[in-house]
Amino acid sequence: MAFKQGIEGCLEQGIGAGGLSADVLDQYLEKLGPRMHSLHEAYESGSLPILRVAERRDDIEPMREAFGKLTEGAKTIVFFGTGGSSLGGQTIAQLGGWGIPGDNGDRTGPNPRTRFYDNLDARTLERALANLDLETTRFILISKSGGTPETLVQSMAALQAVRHAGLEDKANQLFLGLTEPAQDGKKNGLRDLCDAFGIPTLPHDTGIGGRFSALTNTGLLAALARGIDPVEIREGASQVVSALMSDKNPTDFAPAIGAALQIGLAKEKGVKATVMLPYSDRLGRFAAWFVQLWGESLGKSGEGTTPVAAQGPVDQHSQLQLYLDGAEQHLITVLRPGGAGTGPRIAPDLAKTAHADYLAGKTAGDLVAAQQKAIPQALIDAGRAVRTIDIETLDAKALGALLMHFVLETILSAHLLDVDPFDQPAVEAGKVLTRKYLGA
Ligand SMILES: O=P(O)(O)OC[C@H]1O[C@H](O)[C@H](O)[C@@H](O)[C@@H]1O
Repeated sequence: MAFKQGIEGCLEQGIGAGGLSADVLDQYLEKLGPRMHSLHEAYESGSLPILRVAERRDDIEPMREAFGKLTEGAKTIVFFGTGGSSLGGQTIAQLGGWGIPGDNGDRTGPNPRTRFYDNLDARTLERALANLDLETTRFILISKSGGTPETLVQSMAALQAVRHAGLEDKANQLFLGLTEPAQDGKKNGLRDLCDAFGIPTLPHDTGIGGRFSALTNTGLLAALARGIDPVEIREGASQVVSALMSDKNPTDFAPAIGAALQIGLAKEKGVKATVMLPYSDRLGRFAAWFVQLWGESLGKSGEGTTPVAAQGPVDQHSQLQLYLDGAEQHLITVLRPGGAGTGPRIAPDLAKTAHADYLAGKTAGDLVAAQQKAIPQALIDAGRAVRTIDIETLDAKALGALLMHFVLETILSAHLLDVDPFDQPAVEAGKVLTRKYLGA
């Protein structure tokens, strides 16, 4: 496995009264037995496509082909889409340096820029469309339902901009859509829009909801945009599915242990928030992706815990005080990619001048690696719940495995809360009112 989960800091023996006793943890794990069994069955029968997505290869070539064609001569690739139609892509793109100032990933030579506009802001959209060179910009429009108004507004505004630039005839070369295939009796605005302009579309898997779709073409197009091999991401995810299928007991399966800890701590110890704290710029959006996955999948029927996206070490300087000394209601998951010995090495004379002798001859990675050890230990010393995930090498495989781990941890947690992880019924209320206020 690409990483190792450490749970000492969640147990009574590690942190005292704030942790779960071994017996209580076992009780929660036992409750997961039937769900593990049903997941095995769902894998065998193919009834839960998310369990089979990692081994799919048939969709890679069509995706590569559509992407290759789209991006010929492109200088900028714009992704429109929101929630699950963006966060998985952002997470994968960030592994390839997107969203990190000065990092172009491992790609060489001139590559198109990548931009994700997942938040609709009138001013941003107006300025972006005014400033983009529309001849060398390509737009990827992603919406599973094809009816999300933010994405429709972005898509229509971009089409209008292209029209005003006299490029309407080329719309089928400048745009690519990704949405559900046409289904009888189901309206899909994005699909109809694409069809009207002859814009090619890739199919969104109908059996995989947006927040679970990072490992489908929805997320993997972003891998192509950043020169990351989508197959490697899936290979990493496959390792977790293989573990699910070979581990008969929840006690041996890391996502089951994670779910038992999360929900056990919530129910028994009042842990109301779960904080994702990766020590890497390349995992910043992973934490944001996790927030949607956890929040929308579990926050229903009065259940769920609040997901928080954090990042190390920067948030040691903003959030850590709360976690170490505030209300005892957080579980901190520290993602540790290591990094000792990497990055700039500090000359001893400068360290001396800066009154930081302890940094003399050390690298930037040495400092961050020491922090990755120190903060979990400080949390343990304070009796606060902390889990560590040690990542051997932060690469496409490891990211694929992390994505699948947390998908399964979430699905298993839903079982412990007795909620359906795959719907988000409450979100509808806001959409209905929005339409009403627009006079619909
Ligand atoms: O992919 P789409 O259909 O455009 O949906 C995008 C997002 O919007 C919705 O409001 C849901 O709450 C999210 O779960 C979903 O990921």
